[in-house]
Amino acid sequence: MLKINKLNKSYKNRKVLQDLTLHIDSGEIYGLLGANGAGKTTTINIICNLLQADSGDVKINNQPASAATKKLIGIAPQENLLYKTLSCEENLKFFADIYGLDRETRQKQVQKTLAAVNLLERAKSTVETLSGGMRRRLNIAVALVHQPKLVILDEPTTGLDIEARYEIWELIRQLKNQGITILLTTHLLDEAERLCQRIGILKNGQILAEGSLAELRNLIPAQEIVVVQTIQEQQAIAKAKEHGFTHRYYGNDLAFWLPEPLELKEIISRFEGIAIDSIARQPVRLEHIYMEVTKN
Ligand SMILES: Nc1ncnc2c1ncn2[C@@H]1O[C@H](COP(=O)(O)OP(=O)(O)OP(=O)(O)O)[C@@H](O)[C@H]1O
Repeated sequence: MLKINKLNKSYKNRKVLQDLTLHIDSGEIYGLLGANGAGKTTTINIICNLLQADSGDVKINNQPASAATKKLIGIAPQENLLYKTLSCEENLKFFADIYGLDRETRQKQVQKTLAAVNLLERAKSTVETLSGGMRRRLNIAVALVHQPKLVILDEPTTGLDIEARYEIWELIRQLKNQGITILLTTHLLDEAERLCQRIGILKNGQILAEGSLAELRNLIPAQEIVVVQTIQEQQAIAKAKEHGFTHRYYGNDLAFWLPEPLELKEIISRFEGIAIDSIARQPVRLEHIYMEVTKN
């Protein structure tokens, strides 16, 4: 559905995208992860033909990105595009017009899209009277109203409370079930873990790692992560090293990678002689992989 090959982009002398290559299959949710400034928005703008790359190419449904492919794409940008004094329905009509939908299709699509984002009951409410979560759902509706094949959701849940987030996640799953291909950018690793079939980790305009969560897990030779609280951190690290446990700090948490599955009592026995306050076991998560891949 989307093929990006060796994309390069610089602003003045600053390279923002470096040979960026990524492919998204039809019907999948692809998560593009990256810190602020990694190049996510630049990539999106090139896909949407709003910005020209210096070199490389982008194909959507086998067609080079151009004015003609714009209709295949729906974008919900980070900042809501909505007109506050217009109602939900009026906002959608406005964007449906921009996409050139005829009157009959527009009417049908506005109602269908409002239903899809669960805002049918608020069709006549102005945007300024909606909650943050509702506004974000309407912003996604704008991306859907012209029935695109590829939907780009740029940080769709940033700043929302957990219930509003759950609603958006459910909406994204429904879109996938309808066969829509989704490119999702996010800083939220748990969001990517929950929703995405494949994930690309972007840093300085390059994809450093890509794959399903299971494939990405293979990048760390750990079966499990163990977070240890102790006042004898250096002694614990030395002791763990004797047993082949690699250590890492995740924030202030001292953690060890277990190279093989172990019973709790076996883990405890590896730290014999160290004053341990607590041991918490965790599966290997995207957070651990992300930190490893982006650390240099
Ligand atoms: N018009 C511009 N002129 C100069 N530099 C720019 C321009 N747009 C973006 N940049 C720079 O390009 C780099 C990538 O920016 P981009 O917005 O693509 O990152 P991002 O991954 O989307 O970040 P964020 O998560 O903060 O939105 C940043 O260093 C940014 O400062």
